[in-house]
Amino acid sequence: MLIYGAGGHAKIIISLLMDSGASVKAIFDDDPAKRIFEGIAVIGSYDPDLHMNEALILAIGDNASRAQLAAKIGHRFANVFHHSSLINRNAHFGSGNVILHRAVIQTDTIIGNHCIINTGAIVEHECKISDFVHIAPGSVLCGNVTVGECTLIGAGSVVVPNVVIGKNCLIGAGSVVTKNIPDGAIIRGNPARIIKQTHYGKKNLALATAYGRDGNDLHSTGL
Ligand SMILES: CC(=O)SCCNC(=O)CCNC(=O)[C@H](O)C(C)(C)COP(=O)(O)OP(=O)(O)OC[C@H]1O[C@@H](n2cnc3c(N)ncnc32)[C@H](O)[C@@H]1OP(=O)(O)O
Repeated sequence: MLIYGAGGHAKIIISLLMDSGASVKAIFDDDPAKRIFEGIAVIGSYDPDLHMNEALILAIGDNASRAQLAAKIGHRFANVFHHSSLINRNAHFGSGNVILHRAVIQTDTIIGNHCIINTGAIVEHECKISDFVHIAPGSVLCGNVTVGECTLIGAGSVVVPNVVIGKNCLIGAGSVVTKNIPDGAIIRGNPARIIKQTHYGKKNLALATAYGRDGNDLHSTGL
């Protein structure tokens, strides 16, 4: 397995892989100062010709960064599941997803590509989770919830049944989401209210990677 990223999220994925007996051949990271990470060689920026037969996982917590990088990767992507996760046999996955400790994914749920279903998160029946979504630790998505591309469901949040959350949204930690949420909204609270409406929801996914630029500082909002 190849890992892209050498931060906190990568640490969790590497320990998961090692605990399950998988070997990590190399780590890519764009920071030239990183040489060794978790005892494994960091070999610099992405090289499509290296270990071409290995699968790669984008081990980066930031959704927009994963979206930006995914388009540049030539390796095939793997799904990574912790052995304690409970995955219904009728759940469906794309590739590049990371399902962490004690996460639960229920029947007829569809998970796209490069999503993170973090520690102890519950995704109930018939949910539809688009690409590059992060369901943070301890969150609960009730039945038939839809989550759009690149949205973060903050830690410990609850989304009630049948709600549709747009793309590029940021759901604050501990939110209780009771109504549909438009693209690009930042919300928090119980019941959750919009605290900021960004313009990113109106742009395509590539432009969504501009998070953090032109004065719209999503990186400083607790991510
Ligand atoms: C493994 C992992 O770690 S996965 C991590 C996943 N990440 C998360 O779950 C974090 C999600 N992000 C958040 O919850 C953020 O706090 C946000 C986006 C809701 C708000 O960020 P900011 O706009 O930067 O808020 P800021 O920190 O400036 O706080 C502004 C006010 O909102 C309050 N506030 C911040 N976050 C929340 C929240 N989730 N719910 C309720 N109130 C909040 C602050 O206490 C502060 O209140 P005050 O004005 O009375 O002092």
